[in-house]
Amino acid sequence: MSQKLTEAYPYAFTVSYVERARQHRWRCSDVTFHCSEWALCQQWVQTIREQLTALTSRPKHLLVYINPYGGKQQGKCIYEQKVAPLFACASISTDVIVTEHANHARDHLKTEAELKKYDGVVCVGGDGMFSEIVHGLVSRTQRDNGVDQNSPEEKLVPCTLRIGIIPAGSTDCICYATVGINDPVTSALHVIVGDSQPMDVCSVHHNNTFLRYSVSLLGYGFYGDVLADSERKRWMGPARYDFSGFKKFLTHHHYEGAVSFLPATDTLGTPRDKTRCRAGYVILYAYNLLCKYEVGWGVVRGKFLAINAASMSCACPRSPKGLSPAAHLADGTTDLILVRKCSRFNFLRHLLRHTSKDDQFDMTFVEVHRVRRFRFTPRHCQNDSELDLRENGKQLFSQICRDHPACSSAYSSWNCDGEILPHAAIEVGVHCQLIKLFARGIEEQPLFEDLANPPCAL
Ligand SMILES: CCCCCCCCCCCCC/C=C/[C@@H](O)[C@H](CO)NC(=O)CCCCCCCCCCCCCCC
Ligand SMILES: Nc1ncnc2c1ncn2[C@@H]1O[C@H](COP(=O)(O)OP(=O)(O)OP(=O)(O)O)[C@@H](O)[C@H]1O
Ligand SMILES: [Ca+2]
Repeated sequence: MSQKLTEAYPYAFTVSYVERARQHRWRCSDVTFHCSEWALCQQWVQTIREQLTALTSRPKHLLVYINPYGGKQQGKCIYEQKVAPLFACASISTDVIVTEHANHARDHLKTEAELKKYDGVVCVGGDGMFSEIVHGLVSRTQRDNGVDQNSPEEKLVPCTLRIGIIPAGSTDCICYATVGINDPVTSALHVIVGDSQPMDVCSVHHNNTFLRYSVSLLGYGFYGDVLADSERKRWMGPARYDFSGFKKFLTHHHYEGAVSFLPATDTLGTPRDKTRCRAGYVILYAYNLLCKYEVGWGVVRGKFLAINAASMSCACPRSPKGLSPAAHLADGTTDLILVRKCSRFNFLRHLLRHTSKDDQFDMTFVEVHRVRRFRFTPRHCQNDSELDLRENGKQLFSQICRDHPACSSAYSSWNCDGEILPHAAIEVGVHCQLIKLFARGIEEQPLFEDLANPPCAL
C-alpha cells in the first residue's frame, strides 16, 4: 500500500485462510484488511474470533504422536517445520510425544492417555503409525465400554475422538485415499478446519481370538510375501517394496485354500462400477444402513496368487486408483479380490493395470466380491492344533524357506495394513464407521475453481 493510504488506514488485521491448489493440495494464504479506526479494527477482529470459536467441529486441544523413524525418517522435521506453525496460528494447543519404540503410541493410548483432555489424536508417520493409533483408540473404547474384542460377532463401540494423519511414511495409503494427496500441509489444514470422515474397520480373528484391526489392505499371497520380505529390508526405505515386489513377482508362488464370504448385496455399488468414493458420500451410507438384506455365504476354492481384501481403494502414489478403485471408505464392506494361479505374464498384466486406466478385474483369473465378512482356510490346515504347531515353528522355518528359492512354502502370511499376521486361517468382519478421521474424502476437482471454492478462514 502507498504511504498515503497507510496514513489514512493505519490499523490492520490479517486473516489466514485455506486456498485450494493442484491435485487436492490445500495451502494457507493471508489477506490483510486495513481500517481507519482502531475501534472498528477491534470490532472486526473480535467478531471473527467469536465466529471461529463458535465452530464446534474445530479441534482446540490435540494429542500428537510422531514416529521419528517412519518413511524417510523426516517425521519430526515435517511436524516442526510445516505443521506446528499452522496449529499455533489456528490457536490449537498440543501435547506432543515423539515415540521411542514400536507400539509406544498404541500402548500409551490404550492405558495411560487422558483422552478427555483432547478433541483428537494426530499421528505423524505412515500407515503403520496410523494403525497403532487405531488399535490404541479402538481397544481403549471397547475396554471402557465392557466390549470383548475376542468375540468375532461382537458389535464394537465407535470411537469418539477423531484421528488426523500427517503423512511421513512409505505408502501413506490411508492419507492418500482420504485426502487425495500425501501432503503434510494439506492434512494439517484438514485437521484445523475440523473435517470429519467416518471409516470402516475390519476385525481379524483366529479361533475366537482377536488378532488385529485393518483399515486398508488385508493381503495373502503376493502382498503378504512382499511385506514379509520387505520388513527385512527396512534400511532401504520406501524402495524396499519395489525390490521385494520384483523379487516376489519372479518367485510366483501360489497358495491353496478356501475363501468363504458373506456378500453385501444391499449396497448401492459394486467393485466393478465406475463410481468413486468422493467427499460427501456419507448420506448415501446412512441410507444403506437402513436396508440391510443379505443372501447366504459363498465359497471359492482353488489355487491363488493373491487374496486381497481392500476396505478402501488403497490408492497410493504407486497406484493412484488403488487396489479396488470403487471401494468406499465407510459403507461397511470390503472388496474381496481373488487372483487365481495364472502365468507370470498374465499376473504382470494384472499388476500393470493398477497403474493405468484399464480394469484390473477384467481378467479371467480375477474375481471380486463386495462382502461384509469372510473367512480363509488354507488347504493344508486340517485341524487347529496342526495349524498352531505350524504357527509356532513358522518364524524359524519360514525364514529359511523363503530365502531358499527351491523351497515352496504351502502357506503365505497375511499383510494386515503393513503388519504380518501370525496365522493363515482367519475370520474377518467389517465394522461400519467405527472411527473418524480429520478428512472429508477426496473432493471432485471443480471446473471453475473460484466459484466452487469459497475460502475458509483459519
Ligand atoms: C509393474 C508395476 C506394477 C505396480 C503394481 C502396483 C500395485 C500397487 C498396489 C499398492 C497397494 C498398496 C496397498 C497398501 C497397503 C498398506 O496397508 C501397507 C502399509 O503401508 N503397505 C504395504 O503393504 C506396501 C505394499 C506395497 C506393494 C508394492 C508392490 C510392488 C509390486 C511391484 C511388482 C514389480 C513387478 C515387475 C515385473 C517386471
Ligand atoms: N520410535 C519408534 N521406533 C521404532 N519403530 C517405531 C517407532 N515408532 C513407531 N514405530 C513403528 O514403525 C513402523 C513403521 O512406521 P510408519 O508407518 O510410520 O512408517 P512406514 O512403515 O515407513 O510407512 P507406511 O506404513 O506408510 O509404509 C510402525 O509399525 C510403528 O509401529
Ligand atoms: Ca469400505
